[in-house]
Amino acid sequence: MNKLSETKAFGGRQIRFEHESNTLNCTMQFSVFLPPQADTTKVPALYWLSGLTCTDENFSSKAGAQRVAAELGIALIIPDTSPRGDDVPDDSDGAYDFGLGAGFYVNATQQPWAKHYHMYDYIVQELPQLVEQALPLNRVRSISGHSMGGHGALVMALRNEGMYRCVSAFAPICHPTQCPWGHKAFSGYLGDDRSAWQAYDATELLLKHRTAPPMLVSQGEADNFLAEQLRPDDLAQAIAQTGVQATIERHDGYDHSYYFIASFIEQHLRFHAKYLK
Ligand SMILES: N[C@@H](CCC(=O)N[C@@H](CSC=O)C(=O)NCC(=O)O)C(=O)O
Repeated sequence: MNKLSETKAFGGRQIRFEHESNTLNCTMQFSVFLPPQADTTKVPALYWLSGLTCTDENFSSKAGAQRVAAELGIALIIPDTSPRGDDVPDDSDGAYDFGLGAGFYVNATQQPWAKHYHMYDYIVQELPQLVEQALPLNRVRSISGHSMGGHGALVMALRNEGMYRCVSAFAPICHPTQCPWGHKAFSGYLGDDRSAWQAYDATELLLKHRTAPPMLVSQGEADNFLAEQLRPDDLAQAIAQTGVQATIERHDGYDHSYYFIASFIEQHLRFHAKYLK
């Protein structure tokens, strides 16, 4: 992998890399924050999955996570949200909720998406292998994300027991098989057989597996996507039915933006730090 840029921040290093992805069949960029502790020892990593329309740079520049990550000695691994490049197909209408910037963290099985859109394998396999070989990381991991990325984080944690010490999410798409964003993405990437969709639905996975790593979900009450797309009550019901260790916090007045993430990222990082020790 090649380093594209490096900037000092809070005693640590904010770095952007580029690499050839065998999983996605394209060149990918991602960002990493290494806390100051990484200069002398291997550190744990929180993987952050961003939402629709984002690249790795939205979270790096808008969430304000670096100060507390530096204090806690946690590396931040921040991938892009879809494969990229001239060869990678996009939504034919250029819609923001499918195609480029909207990989939905699935392994596409339908054409023309299946050649590149394998974000699930990229996040669970290729990226950790790459960064853990090249960077001072101790292979202790957790995962978090926002909206589409919150859905991705919950799915990765629920499907890969033992891989992540804990999971958190901001305004995640909790029940994608039951909302318009999920219908569009899953029918496009996975086809019309709805049984294939279940493997990428946090609410359905929790009801099936009935186990989860420690989980924290934060949701703004003034989020314009709340009722139609996000459906946190469905996840809350599954949590109540299964009795897993999980908290869903509702915050009055907060919307879907990065101002919400910036307001609560410190709380999430401190939650992760408890389990990354
Ligand atoms: N119409 C909007 C919708 C895109 C949007 O709100 N994206 C969110 C994530 S939504 C769920 O995955 C986001 O994080 N945007 C980037 C940001 O920096 O705020 C639009 O096209 O902008």
